[in-house]
Amino acid sequence: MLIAHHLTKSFGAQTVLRDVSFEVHPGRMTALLGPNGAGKSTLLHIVTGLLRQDSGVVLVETQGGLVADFRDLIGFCPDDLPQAELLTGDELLDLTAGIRHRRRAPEAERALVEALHLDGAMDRLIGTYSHGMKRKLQLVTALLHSPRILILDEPFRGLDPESSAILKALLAVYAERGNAVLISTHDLLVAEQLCTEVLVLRDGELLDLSPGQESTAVGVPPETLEARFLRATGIDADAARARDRFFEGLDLLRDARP
Ligand SMILES: Nc1ncnc2c1ncn2[C@@H]1O[C@H](COP(=O)(O)OP(=O)(O)OP(=O)(O)O)[C@@H](O)[C@H]1O
Repeated sequence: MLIAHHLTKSFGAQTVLRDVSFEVHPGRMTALLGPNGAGKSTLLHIVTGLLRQDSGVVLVETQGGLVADFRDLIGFCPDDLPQAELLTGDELLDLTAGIRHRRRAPEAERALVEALHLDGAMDRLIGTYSHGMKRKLQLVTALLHSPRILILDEPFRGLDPESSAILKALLAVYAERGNAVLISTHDLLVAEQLCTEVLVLRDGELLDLSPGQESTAVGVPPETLEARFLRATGIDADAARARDRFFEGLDLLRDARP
């Protein structure tokens, strides 16, 4: 289990995370939702050790107890794709194994590469890959050290429906095998279908997404995740204000017509 405890982070005068605490459990998929700029990537970078928090701790609970150095236990797919455009896919796997001080595992690599339909592309330069192929290669490199916790920042962005379906199925299998999976996404349907836990960040704070009072009434269908998300984040009110302002702008333009 991954435990984030009272995390805060500021960039200069801007506070990006305010006292954020949560847990990510083995065998479950957790979605991290939130509007643009809410702090999702910052939070994932802190949790994966790429960025240092101002205060708070991140710990991983193992059978041997709580550990603070858990780099080997985490696999991370950041939002930005591999920049090693002048390496082949195979060379990137080589580099990743070297960084992790691991031997290559050709059989396992072949199985993953085939599952993601990347076979045939591994001796090509990454710079010639499509967006989806880069995403898939990123997933292979994140899995090579068999992490117990897999963290992905917007993994479905830019994937075609087939690739999304494959990735969803693979992530579900990974969680079912007792690993913890945490994904940030803007896709509420993905979060609802795929994840049993949902975290929502807004302005650096985790919001309470518990169902509304009405959804517990007998005979009333439960509130959708989208409805709860819009209510908790206040986005429905923001959208109504934006729409009114938009109409106002259109009316002013119409009145200004010669
Ligand atoms: N290195 C940085 N220096 C200064 N400000 C930063 C830095 N990284 C992020 N920020 C700011 O922190 C805030 C949160 O950014 P972050 O990328 O974590 O949001 P996000 O929820 O992932 O957004 P999106 O959904 O648009 O990807 C933003 O206002 C962003 O401008």
